[in-house]
Amino acid sequence: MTEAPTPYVLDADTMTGGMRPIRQAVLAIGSNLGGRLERLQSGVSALEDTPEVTVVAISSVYETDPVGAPDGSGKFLNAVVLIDTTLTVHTLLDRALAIEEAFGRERSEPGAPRTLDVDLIVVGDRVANDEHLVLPHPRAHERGFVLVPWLEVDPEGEIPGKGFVADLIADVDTSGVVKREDLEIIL
Ligand SMILES: Nc1ncnc2c1ncn2[C@@H]1O[C@H](COP(=O)(O)OP(=O)(O)OP(=O)(O)O)[C@@H](O)[C@H]1O
Ligand SMILES: Nc1nc2c(c(=O)[nH]1)N=C(CO)CN2
Repeated sequence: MTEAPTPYVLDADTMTGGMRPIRQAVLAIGSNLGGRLERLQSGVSALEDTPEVTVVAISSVYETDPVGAPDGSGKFLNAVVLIDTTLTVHTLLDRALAIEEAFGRERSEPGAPRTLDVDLIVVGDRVANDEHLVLPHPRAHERGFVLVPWLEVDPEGEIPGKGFVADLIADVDTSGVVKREDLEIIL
């Protein structure tokens, strides 16, 4: 008896000859606890140390009023990082969460202070909507602490379905987003 042939399923990687396509992703990082700049620096260094990730640009560091955080939360330091990556979106999320963990995230309730937060804002033109990942990030378009640093490093940035960063920013209160000229994240 002849055996049935093994099904051969074409997936995205097979169709690209086994090479995963490079995607450009926009990541937002923030910290409002402890050595805030050191946390952001450690996060970016850990991203760059990821073999499938190349850091393309890092924004200035912005000090920002907490948005939607409990009363008494301290100001955040925020920045946006542009990367090229061959990771799938869920693997990139896993990497972001692992970096948060590595730098000792201490969270008691949603919005509570955290040592390092790494959010995926957009990843190429990928759309996701499952229990682990929503892409584009569903609140990015209304957050000055994301849009201001993003515009700085990517003047043509766009949130698919929402619009260009340069246009979205006009409808957002950016008064609590202040560039810290004295601080810098380096590669
Ligand atoms: N685009 C995304 N980027 C990062 N995490 C996401 C994204 N979409 C969904 N998540 C999920 O959100 C979880 C983190 O939730 P958390 O309560 O820390 O949100 P937050 O960072 O405090 O708030 P916000 O989502 O408003 O930025 C992660 O475990 C992850 O599974
Ligand atoms: N200013 C500021 N506010 C926030 C931030 C943040 O990074 N910066 N992150 C939040 C949850 O991800 C909630 N609120």
